[in-house]
Order: sequence, then structure tokens, then C-alpha cells
Amino acid sequence: MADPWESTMDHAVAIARKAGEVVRDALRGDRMVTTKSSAVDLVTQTDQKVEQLIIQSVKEKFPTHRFIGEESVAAGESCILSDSPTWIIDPIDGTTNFVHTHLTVTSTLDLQVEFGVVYSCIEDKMFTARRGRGAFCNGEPLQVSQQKAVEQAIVATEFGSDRDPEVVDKIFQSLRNVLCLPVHGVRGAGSAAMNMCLVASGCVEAYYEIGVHVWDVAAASLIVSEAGGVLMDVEGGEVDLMSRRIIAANSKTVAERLVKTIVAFSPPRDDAAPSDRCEDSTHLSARKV
Ligand SMILES: Nc1ncnc2c1ncn2[C@@H]1O[C@H](CO)[C@@H](O)[C@H]1OP(=O)(O)O
Ligand SMILES: [Mg+2]
Ligand SMILES: [Mg+2]
Repeated sequence: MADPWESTMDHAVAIARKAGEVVRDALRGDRMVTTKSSAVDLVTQTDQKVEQLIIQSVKEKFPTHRFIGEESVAAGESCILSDSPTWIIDPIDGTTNFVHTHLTVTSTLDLQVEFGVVYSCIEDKMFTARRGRGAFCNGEPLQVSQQKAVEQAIVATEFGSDRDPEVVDKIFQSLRNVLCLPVHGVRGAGSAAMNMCLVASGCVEAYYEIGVHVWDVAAASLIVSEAGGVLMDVEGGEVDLMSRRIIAANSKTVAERLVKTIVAFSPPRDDAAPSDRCEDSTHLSARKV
């Protein structure tokens, strides 16, 4: 039977490679940094350039498709899923790493709910998943870890970009609780998408975070579930990609242990009105690194 999504995903993979070239080139030069929702929520001209490149390239081939892109939403576009095919794009996931020339930087493209693409451009790793057809890295099938004892797990998380002391306290309480389960270790790649691809690859047993956005996790969610993993809300039950809360684990057993361990809170939803979404928009300085 003809597969209508195969050529569309091939196109997404080609765009992700092109995006990776732009990011790698930009790492060799100066990067102009500005801030968004907080003083440590960074954006560069490369984030904006790569998002435009992706959107233009998709629009040329699929003029009726819609978009939720991190930088377009930051510029005031809506963040709502409709019945039309919608691409969810994070042009650079790991902008803080990119600004500091650190290692992990990915570009993520997701066409709800058919496929997800995460390209880690420095390592040249192309993670892909098609609904019902498995997850792959550079063409090799991915499988989550079979380790169900959380005491023998590595758990990934991030500190995010909210520096409200009350929020930071909750993040640290969760971290303390997770460490004391105990687990073998806690890691963070600096990219939500990469942390989830590490779950899909079987390198870490779970990733959790409160404060992520839909573009950080949409593509990688399909990659995790197609690799045999589980997605769960931090209070249990189904994950809601607009809720800014996620557990991605190798198994229900590990995910449920984390549910009991994480201190839950609810940041403003991604699909809330823009005025309710912005945490702190007073940081509009620009500097070169
Ligand atoms: N200072 C910061 N530290 C870590 N993550 C940050 C961050 N500022 C923004 N983020 C975003 O939050 C996500 C989850 O932690 C990251 O993947 C990253 O996506 P970004 O690079 O696309 O902004
Ligand atoms: Mg991101
Ligand atoms: Mg980004």
C-alpha cells in the first residue's frame, strides 16, 4: 500500500540535515544572544534563521500545512493544535549549549502525530520515528533499556530556565528525592530532545522535567514510544504535550516510581493565552559571544 508519509518524512530529514549545517557553521563564528522568558532563556539569530529555513522549506512543498515553531510563538504566533497537519519545530534545542559551544545541540521537527525527527548535528546522529514503524538512529533500530529497577537506573533531567526561587526549590526537592531513591546517577544533556533520545537509545532509563515546551518534546515523544518507552505525566496518567510536564521512561514501572518521587507543579500551559504564557519578558538585552 502506498505510504503517504514516507516522502514527507524524507523531506523532514533533509531539512534537519540542512539545519544542522547552518548550526555547525554558526558555531565557528560570533553568536548574537538575546533573552526571552527569563534572563537565562537564550535565543540567537541562528535559532530564528533555522526556524525560517525549516518553515519556508516545508511551505514550498506542503502549502496547507500549519506550524508551531518555538521562535514564531515567541514572536506572537499562536500555539494551538488543529486538525490540519501541524509541524512542531524547535530549530535549536540546546541553545544554551550552542551559545557556550558545548556539545549537544539538536534540531527537532515533528509532524503530529505521524513522525518525529531529532538531528544532533555535532555528533551527526539522525533520530527518526514513524508512528507504528519503530524508531531509528542513523537507520539502526532503537530499543529502550530493559532495566526496571530504578535503583540501578540513570535518570536525565534539566534545571530549565525559570530562576524563581520557589520553582528552583521544587526542582531541587525532586532532584534530592530522585538521587535518594537511590539511582545510579543523574545526567542532563542540555537538550530535552537529546535526553529523550538517550532514553530511546537505552543509555538512560528515564527523563523527567517540568517547564519544557511542546517543541522541546513533541518529536522525541514519538521516538521514545516507538523505541518501546512510556510517556507519563509527572502526576501519573497520560502525558499532555501542552502541559509542560513530562516523564519519558523505559517502562511503566520506572515512570510510576518517578511519579511518586517528583514534586509536581504546573507552569503556564503552552496553549494558554500569550499574556498568561510569558514568565518574565523584561530581559531584552543583546550581547555577542
Ligand atoms: N538556561 C536553560 N537551561 C536549560 N534549558 C533551557 C534553558 N533555557 C531554555 N531551555 C530550554 O528548555 C529545554 C528543557 O530544559 C531545553 O531543551 C531548552 O530548549 P531550547 O534550547 O530550545 O530553548
Ligand atoms: Mg528546546
Ligand atoms: Mg530551541
